[in-house]
Amino acid sequence: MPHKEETREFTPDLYPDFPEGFPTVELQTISLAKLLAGDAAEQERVFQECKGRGFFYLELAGCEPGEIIARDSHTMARLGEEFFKRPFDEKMKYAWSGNSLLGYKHAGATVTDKAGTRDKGEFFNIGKNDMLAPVDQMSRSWPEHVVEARPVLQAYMRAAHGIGVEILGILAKKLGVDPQEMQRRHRIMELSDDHVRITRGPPRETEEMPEIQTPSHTDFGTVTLLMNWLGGLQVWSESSRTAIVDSGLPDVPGEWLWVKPKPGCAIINLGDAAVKYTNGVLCSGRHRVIPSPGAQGKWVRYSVVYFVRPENKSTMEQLRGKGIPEGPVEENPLTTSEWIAQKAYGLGARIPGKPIPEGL
Ligand SMILES: O=C(O)CCC(=O)C(=O)O
Ligand SMILES: [Fe+2]
Repeated sequence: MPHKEETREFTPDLYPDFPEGFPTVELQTISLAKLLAGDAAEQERVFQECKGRGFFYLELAGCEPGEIIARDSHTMARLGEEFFKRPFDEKMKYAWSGNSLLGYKHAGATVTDKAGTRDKGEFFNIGKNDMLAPVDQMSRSWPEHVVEARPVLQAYMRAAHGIGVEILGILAKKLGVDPQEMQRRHRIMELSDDHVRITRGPPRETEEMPEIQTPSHTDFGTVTLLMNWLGGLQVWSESSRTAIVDSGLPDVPGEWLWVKPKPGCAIINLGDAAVKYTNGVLCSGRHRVIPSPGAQGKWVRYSVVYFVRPENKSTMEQLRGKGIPEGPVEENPLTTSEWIAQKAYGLGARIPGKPIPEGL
């Protein structure tokens, strides 16, 4: 009997190129293999990009962690696909609850503007500590296919976390900060909000209307490693450097620029914790996701994100080093969990039914 063809949504071999004629951002391409080999010029480029826009391409070939990310990001997307195709009620058994970001976020869970327009993106967030813990010590239940995939998830999380910590170590050295201090805030086995997020966004509905899949935001954590295969990600042309609780909308004039996916590369961006740690020396770029323009927009869009976040119990006070302006000594610095809860509360204005503050 012929094998029944499975219908697949994640089909990167079939995607057309990103179309010409749209405003795109020029990001630098930095080689992970060179960074791991201690190449001083490449390390300097990382530093410059992180002080600048806070976004760059990371070329993955030629080293083991890079090759794990390049290869297994496809497996991650498939884990998401396998989940997203289930009936809504089934998916909602794994819905976000309480303060935890882990599990399923349905499309339309947030509002994207004052008129109350809902977002179009679905997320499935798989927690690092649950995947690294013994199977009987996970904090919540996970679909069977996710539990079965624990070995590949573990390898992916270790590779992505390791890349993030490598980048943070380079930045610490450049800033005259004790690299051990940066590492102490990011030990892999300690509890943190690190997770693999698989996102799914439906095709573009109209040519002119940008349906928002993920509204404008900056990431909360320290480093984000993103794999995507279709356009859709946009960065705000100007970035502010305030790690404040904000409404989630651009606070400096500018325009949205497309980020073209680059084969063989991850996209690295810094999050607000990196800004807070460095008193604004490093930059966390504002971004959002809408369907790609042109022919790419006809496809369902998947992305695979790994968020490196500080350990829950570590405190968020600024790091001290010759490259960081001295801020006031914080008497009772917030823990990461408290700080993230505060930021999430700011974005809580996006939850349907909650009043949207002025300015949003
Ligand atoms: O899907 C993408 O390209 C980016 C997703 C993102 O920014 C996020 O989940 O924080
Ligand atoms: Fe993001």
